[in-house]
Amino acid sequence: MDSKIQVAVLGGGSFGTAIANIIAVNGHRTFLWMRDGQNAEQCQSSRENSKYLPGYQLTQSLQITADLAEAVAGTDLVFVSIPSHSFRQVTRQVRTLLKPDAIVVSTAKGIEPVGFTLMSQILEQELPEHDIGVLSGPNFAKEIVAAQHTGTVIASESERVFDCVQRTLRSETFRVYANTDRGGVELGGALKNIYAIICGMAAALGAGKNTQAMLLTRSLAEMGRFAGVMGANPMTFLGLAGVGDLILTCTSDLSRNYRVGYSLGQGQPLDEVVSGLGQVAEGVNTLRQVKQKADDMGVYMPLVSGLYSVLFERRAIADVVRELMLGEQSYDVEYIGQSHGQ
Ligand SMILES: NC(=O)C1=CN([C@@H]2O[C@H](COP(=O)(O)OP(=O)(O)OC[C@H]3O[C@@H](n4cnc5c(N)ncnc54)[C@H](OP(=O)(O)O)[C@@H]3O)[C@@H](O)[C@H]2O)C=CC1
Ligand SMILES: O=C(CO)COP(=O)(O)O
Repeated sequence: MDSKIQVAVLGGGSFGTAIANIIAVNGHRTFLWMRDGQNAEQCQSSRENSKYLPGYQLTQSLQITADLAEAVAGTDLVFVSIPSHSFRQVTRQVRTLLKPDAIVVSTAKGIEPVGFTLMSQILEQELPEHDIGVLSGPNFAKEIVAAQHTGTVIASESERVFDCVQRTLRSETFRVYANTDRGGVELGGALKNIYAIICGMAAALGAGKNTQAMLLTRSLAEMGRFAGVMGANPMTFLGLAGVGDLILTCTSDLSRNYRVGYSLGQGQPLDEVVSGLGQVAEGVNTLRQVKQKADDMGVYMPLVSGLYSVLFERRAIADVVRELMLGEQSYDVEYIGQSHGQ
């Protein structure tokens, strides 16, 4: 029953490295592909990804390569762990290299600007013949490689994908839940980055626990409202890929998006903060796309609008906060609403 398969992880950043390492530890033949040949050689010989996960020992059996064909040839399961800005380009590169029955899973938490395209929609477009899925949840790479107990979600329409991903990733420290609401799970991972920026900003400005609790709860309301209009199941936001990931990234400076917000709250300019990070913080671009989409669809998203006006319209944070606090007072849980809640 415990048959070993061949797995490739595309993207040698922090998450790709972490996920590849647990799969290799689980005994599957695992390739980690990174585009930079020198980096790949250095990681392969030193057993450490010193650029993205310094100080963490990678398991001996993990094979690290810059040769894409070598990484994916004969592979049963491929994780695409490339930031959203380059996700399509890399997916296209593997199209002719994959086995016809290979399963392909996105781990990226962003949105392509053109047509508001989710990463799994890119997989559908570029690899239409393959079964696909999305992996998302409260999953800091650094804690995964440190063997902290972690839960995640595999979202797909396919039982075959659930079965394969759950069997491959499951370990004493890593647990994988299934969800059929692919769009909801994927939107959860992308949207929470926006609110992590807001929460980081609030922390830098000295926000207390009352403020933090209100921000988290209203963020969840906004995410669920937006995703519901997009066709997702709002109940998905009660799961690990929704409220789980929101809590994680909105309360920890291990989150790059939270750190972006913190630096902005301290008064640093956006371009300096982003260029100084050295890693991807998807929330800045996601904010642009979600603001546009929410405006187009007429979805009320005061936190998104407020952050957008601070980041891109140079409005003062204090003015935006005052406006948010004095804005129209509405219902706590909108699914209960006026008629059912009293
Ligand atoms: N880190 C985390 O805890 C988690 C991250 N994620 C998500 O996973 C995705 C990847 O994030 P993460 O690993 O953290 O990102 P990092 O910033 O740590 O690394 C990005 C990686 O992508 C590579 N890359 C960028 N562009 C290209 C390209 N055109 N071709 C090939 N490789 C490319 C980079 O290579 P190079 O070094 O050569 O530039 C680098 O290896 C993001 O969407 C993120 O939101 C999801 C869960 C947790
Ligand atoms: O998505 C993440 C953890 O689940 C990582 O968040 P950041 O990209 O903000 O670091």
